Amino acid sequence: MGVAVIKLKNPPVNSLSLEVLTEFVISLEKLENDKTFRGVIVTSDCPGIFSAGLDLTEMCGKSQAHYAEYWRAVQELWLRLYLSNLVLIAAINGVSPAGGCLMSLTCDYRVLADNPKYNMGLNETLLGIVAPSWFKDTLVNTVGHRTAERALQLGLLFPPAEALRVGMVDQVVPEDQVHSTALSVMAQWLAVPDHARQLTKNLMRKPTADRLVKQRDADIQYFLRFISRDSIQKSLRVYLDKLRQKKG
Ligand SMILES: CCCCC/C=C\CCCC/C=C/C(=O)SCCNC(=O)CCNC(=O)[C@H](O)C(C)(C)COP(=O)(O)OP(=O)(O)OC[C@H]1O[C@@H](n2cnc3c(N)ncnc32)[C@H](O)[C@@H]1OP(=O)(O)O
Repeated sequence: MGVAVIKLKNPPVNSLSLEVLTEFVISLEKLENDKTFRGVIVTSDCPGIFSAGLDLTEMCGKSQAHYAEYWRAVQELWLRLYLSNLVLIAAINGVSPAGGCLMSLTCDYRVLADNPKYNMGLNETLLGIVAPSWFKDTLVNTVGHRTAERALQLGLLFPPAEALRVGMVDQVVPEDQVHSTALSVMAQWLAVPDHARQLTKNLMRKPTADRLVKQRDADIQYFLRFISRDSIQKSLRVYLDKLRQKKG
């Protein structure tokens, strides 16, 4: 039925490095241009981890030019996924904080494995950083304003039952059924004529995407100013050190 699977593979935690973002956009573009494909299942090849989100090492101790290139790549992937003409289904087979969660929120449907460790949410505030307005918009469009407001301020990571309750995911299923469920949901979405579904998706999503498109460069400048602050760099270093020391 013309369904591709994109399996994220950047061990150990599928962080969204510049390289991963770039390759993801290229793969998606190829699938968009190949008319034999109508749908994509986005999943992970790293056991227990869907994606650890944006790669913190790309946002810490690097040059301004690097930050700008990185942020443009983050914007690009979000825009491509959010406005994709393909049916995108996230088969979430692991934990998905921050950018990992955002990536799944750009999909048309989310199936999450029922494992209490597989938390998801936009936890940026817990790192001492702030989810940009388009991250916030994506969450609001999924779970509504009040739930998003509380989740964003508190940096909440929702376990599966809670994620389902607030509407962050559409289905929670046993871990060994995530892929088969994604496939049967895909069949249902592909039964709808493409042109009607695509126009409807565009109608729903374009106003949100346009807000970023209209101010992409300003958004990059804002990111540069924010990420270059000493206090933010310090927060990120402390957070990364904590992650590294966990093992020791
Ligand atoms: C109003 C205007 C605002 C403007 C704002 C502008 C900008 C700021 C916005 C930026 C938005 C940010 C979005 C993000 O996505 S930030 C990333 C958030 N991610 C996380 O908080 C997850 C952190 N990771 C974990 O919690 C865990 O690693 C785990 C995913 C649960 C997996 O746990 P485990 O299997 O135990 O693995 P380890 O913790 O031992 O990690 C293995 C190695 O991987 C490194 N790691 C982990 N996460 C990341 C990451 N996101 N980026 C880079 N590296 C990561 C970890 O340090 C370990 O490294 P090591 O082997 O060298 O020790």
